Amino acid sequence: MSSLSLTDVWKIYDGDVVAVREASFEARDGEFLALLGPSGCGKSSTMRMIAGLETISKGEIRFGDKVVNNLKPAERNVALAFESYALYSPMTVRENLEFPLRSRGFAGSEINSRVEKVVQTFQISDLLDRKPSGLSGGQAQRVSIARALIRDPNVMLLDEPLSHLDYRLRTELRVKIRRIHDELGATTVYVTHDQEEAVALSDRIIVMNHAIIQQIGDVEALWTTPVNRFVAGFLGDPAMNFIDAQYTDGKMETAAGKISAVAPADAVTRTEFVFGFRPEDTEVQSAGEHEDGLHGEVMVNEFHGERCVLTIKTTSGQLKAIDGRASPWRPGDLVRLVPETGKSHLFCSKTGAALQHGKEAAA
Ligand SMILES: Nc1ncnc2c1ncn2[C@@H]1O[C@H](COP(=O)(O)OP(=O)(O)OP(=O)(O)O)[C@@H](O)[C@H]1O
Repeated sequence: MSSLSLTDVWKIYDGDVVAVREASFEARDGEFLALLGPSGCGKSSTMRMIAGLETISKGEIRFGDKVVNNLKPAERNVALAFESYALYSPMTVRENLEFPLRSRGFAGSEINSRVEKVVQTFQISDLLDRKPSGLSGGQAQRVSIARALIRDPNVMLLDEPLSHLDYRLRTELRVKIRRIHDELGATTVYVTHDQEEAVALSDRIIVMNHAIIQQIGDVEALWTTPVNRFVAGFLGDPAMNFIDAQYTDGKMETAAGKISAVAPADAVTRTEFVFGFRPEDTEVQSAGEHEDGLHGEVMVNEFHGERCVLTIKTTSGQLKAIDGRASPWRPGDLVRLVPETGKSHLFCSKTGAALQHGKEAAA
């Protein structure tokens, strides 16, 4: 096993497409890292450079102390499971699973016991004699993960490995992936655009957007101290509410209403900013006579079992609030949203950077 580090790594395609810009991070020995971001942000390019499937335009990648920039994929001892499966088509599923072990000289009995184990784990015993062309997308994906995890790699790289599976199987298999990671102790990087998957699986999350790493941290850090509006909005479902606001006479004013005491007035040196608050940190009250709060009209109240999600139309745009399972509000009701100000966030209107006491937070 080994740690993995990237130092100022760039990927530039065709001379001018910057897919990854100055990426630097370290996965500690045995750590499970998720690389999270929207489509096209550069996640797969990062993974392919770590795997050795793409050249590195600039920068350095190390496994432990060793620079691997010029090593071929086979020399890096990485286990790969990519969304596109990449199974060997002339071979049966069994032969596909045995291949990485045979090519490393494992004994026959060891091969049999390892195949038996992954076949059980990934529920693919009835597929062993089929060729990849006879598998569904979800079945091929399970075989691909099983093949990646069958040996003892230095580093496991899993790129959207569960994307073709239904929700139930996805949640089941992610638990198994995490367990195998813990058993092997392998350093793992897991690419996903699904925040729920990243949160459930990983020790730390790297959030990427537009080729740039935005923030690296555990879930708690990303949740409570997002460095910018993108990170704040990417984690959480429903996402954080954002509204334009300004400070006047010690109160925060928005088009939808006033809120007192977001932060001491003298702490906010800017007059205009974006106010962010999470739906779960928002109290919903009857509009009443109170001046304080964000006023609006209930559009939808969705029942989600343990909670209800309200969509409220305001002059600052649509906002979301989470209420208890017995939420009384109905479409057309006039309500007042009172964000829990201790848990709210302020962002620069121009750059989106988080503001802390009027200053931009360090990334
Ligand atoms: N071989 C290539 N040649 C030119 N541009 C490429 C190539 N591969 C990727 N790109 C571009 O690089 C950027 C990042 O792509 P990448 O596949 O790394 O993103 P991603 O975050 O993995 O996206 P997705 O989640 O959709 O797979 C995109 O703009 C993409 O169009």
